[in-house]
This record gives sequence, structure tokens and C-alpha cells, in this order.
Amino acid sequence: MQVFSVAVAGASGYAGGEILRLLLAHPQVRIGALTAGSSTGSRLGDLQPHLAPLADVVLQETTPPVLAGHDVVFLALPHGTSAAVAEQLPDTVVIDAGADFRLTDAAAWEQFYGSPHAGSWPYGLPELPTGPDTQQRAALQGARRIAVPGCYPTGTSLALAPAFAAGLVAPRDVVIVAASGTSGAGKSLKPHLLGAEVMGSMSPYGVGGVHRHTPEIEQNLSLAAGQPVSVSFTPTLAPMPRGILATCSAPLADGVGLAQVREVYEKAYGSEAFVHLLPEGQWPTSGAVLGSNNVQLQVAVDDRVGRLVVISAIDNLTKGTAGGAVQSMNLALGLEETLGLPTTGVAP
Ligand SMILES: NC(=O)C1=CN([C@@H]2O[C@H](COP(=O)(O)OP(=O)(O)OC[C@H]3O[C@@H](n4cnc5c(N)ncnc54)[C@H](OP(=O)(O)O)[C@@H]3O)[C@@H](O)[C@H]2O)C=CC1
Ligand SMILES: CC(=O)N[C@@H](CCC(=O)OP(=O)(O)O)C(=O)O
Repeated sequence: MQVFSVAVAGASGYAGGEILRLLLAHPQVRIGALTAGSSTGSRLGDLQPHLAPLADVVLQETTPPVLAGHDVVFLALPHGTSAAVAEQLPDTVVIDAGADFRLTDAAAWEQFYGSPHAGSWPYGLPELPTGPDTQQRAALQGARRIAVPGCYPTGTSLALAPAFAAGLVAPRDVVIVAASGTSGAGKSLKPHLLGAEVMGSMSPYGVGGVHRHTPEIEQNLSLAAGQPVSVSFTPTLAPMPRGILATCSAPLADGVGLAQVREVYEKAYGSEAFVHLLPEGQWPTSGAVLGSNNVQLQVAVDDRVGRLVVISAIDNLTKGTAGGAVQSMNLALGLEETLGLPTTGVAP
């Protein structure tokens, strides 16, 4: 059995920590260099105490020479730092959890990120419908560079893309409101995310079409629809460490009913290991996917206003980041796509 050496840059952060949790359970991975920024020189066990088998590994500086010589490098670094590292790793599969290479439209990148566009890499969401009978998976098989999706775009794009690909909904008046756990904001200190501010309170942010995941969601849904789709996206913060629950809705085409919608979603995801359309009457919850790579979906038709409503639940750190990254690595390396990825959650 072939074993691949894997390095993780940003191992002290939330995304890097979750990538390591999954890699520790992967049968064909040997964990190599672990790197960080300000915590270079620290023991991993002092920063990620849940990763017991790696407790005594000392974090190294994030430089191309430290990361070179591995089969795969995961980058879990702040935006804007990946390009310089990746270009010095020509012989390595590079999987970037950051946003730098997700958008194909340079103008959209510059508008939402305020910096020059680095380019675009194959987008790491295998199950995404990219047309009536196609999926993103094909672009990831054997890829040498992969851009892991943002957490909100993962749950919301999977929720609506089948309806767009099948022409069930119109490409306008699409409304998405999603609640995320606070780990989505990363580990660095943010005054509005202190315990006292977050506990027992929900709050909106990035309101009015300004959140940087808006163009990423539009890119995914436009690809599925084969025409431009515009989206009103509002994120909210929920008093929980991890998880995203998204409510996504769009105007239904004339005459489309629930049976047809369910048939389309069953066809899109019926053979997927991680994306599950729940039985009628059962609703996704963020708690039910905690720690797993699963996506729970439920569809409803609101006949009063003629809209499709799709609810999705993911764990932002698992399917929304690290699970998507490891799933993409499996495809890039020609391994079984599900290797090392949990389909069982943690409850309560
Ligand atoms: N959290 C989430 O749900 C998701 C995150 N992502 C993406 O993953 C990436 C990491 O996010 P997250 O883990 O949440 O963030 P964290 O703030 O938790 O971690 C950031 C990591 O990057 C390291 N780092 C910071 N600055 C530098 C630098 N200049 N050079 C080298 N290393 C540096 C930090 O090291 P140190 O602490 O030692 O400074 C730490 O290991 C981001 O691009 C984020 O957008 C993607 C999808 C979802
Ligand atoms: C709760 C929270 O703050 N979430 C983050 C998104 C996390 C994510 O997916 O990050 P990247 O696109 O940066 O990789 C946010 O809204 O900025």
C-alpha cells in the first residue's frame, strides 16, 4: 500500500488542526513537517491538545524549503500568503484551504478582497453539479493544485446547485441566510468574538451583499445554471463553536412541485457518500453533522410564494474546510475518495 508524506502549514490554527485530526485517521498518509507563524518553535500539544499523537512535534517556520520534499502540502494560512509558497513547490500537490485561488473572475476577487488576483485552481467541491449531468469531481482527479471552498459556499452551493442545474428555479431573487459557529472566524483574537459577546446571542455581519463568499456562491450557482445567478447572502454568528445551518431559497419555475424537486436531488446526490437528502419531515441540524464530513439537506416547496426552500447543515471545519480538503487530496492522488473521512458525527 502506497503511503504519501504530507505537510501542513498553519498547523496551529483551527483549519490546520482539523486537517491533522483527519490525517491521523488516514491509512495512506504519513504526517511530515508542521509549520506555523507566530507559534513557530512551540510544541503542537501546547496549542492543539486534542491531537495527542502529535503532541511532541515542534512547529517549524512556514518556508518552502521546510514544506518541499513532501507528496502533498496543505496550506491553512491567512488569505494572500498561499501563492508565494505554492510557486516554490512545483513538484508537490498543493491544497489551499484559503481563498486565494477560488474565484475565476479577477474583478470579483479585487472587489471583495481588495488585492490583486492570484489566479484560479480546480475548486475542491467534488459533488457540486456543474450542469445537468456533470459534477466538479472530474476536475479534481489527478489535480496538482486545489482551492478548497469557503465554508458558507460549501453548504449553500450544494443546497441550491441541483435545482439550478435542472432548471427548477430562476436565476434571480435568490436569498441565503446562514448561521455559523465562531470557529469560522479563525483562532486569532477578535474583540467581538470574546465569550461574553458570543454566548447567548446571535448577530448578523457582512450584511448587504458585502461578504466575500457572495461571489464564490454566485460562481458555483452560475456554473450549475449555465447562466449568471445573483444572490443575496447574509451570514450570522451563532453561539456555538462549529457548524453551519443555511436557509437557501429561490423562485420556482412554473409547475414545479415537491415530488419533482425530490427526484432531482435524489438523482444529484443519491450515490454520494457524504451528501444526504433527508427523508420527508426530517430537518438538518448542525449538531447532527458535528465532526463528520456529512452534508444534510432538506427541500420544501412554499406554494404560497412559489419558492423552493433548501436547508443545509455542515460542520464548517470538517466538510466546510478540512474534510473537503482531504476528500480533494484523495481524488488528486487517485485514492478512494472517502478514505480517512468520518461519516459518523459526535452527539450530543
Ligand atoms: N475556520 C474555517 O471555518 C475556515 C477557514 N478557512 C481558511 O483556512 C485558513 C486558515 O484559517 P483558520 O485556521 O480558521 O485561521 P487561524 O487563525 O485559526 O489559523 C491561522 C494559521 O496560519 C498561521 N499564520 C498566520 N500568519 C502566518 C504567517 N504570516 N506565516 C505563516 N503562518 C501564519 C497561524 O500560525 P500562528 O498561530 O503560529 O501565527 C495559524 O497556524 C484561512 O485562509 C481561512 O480562510 C477555510 C474555510 C473555513
Ligand atoms: C463565522 C465566520 O467568521 N466565518 C468566516 C468564514 C470562514 C471561511 O470559510 O473562511 P474563508 O473563506 O476565509 O476561507 C467569515 O465569515 O469570514
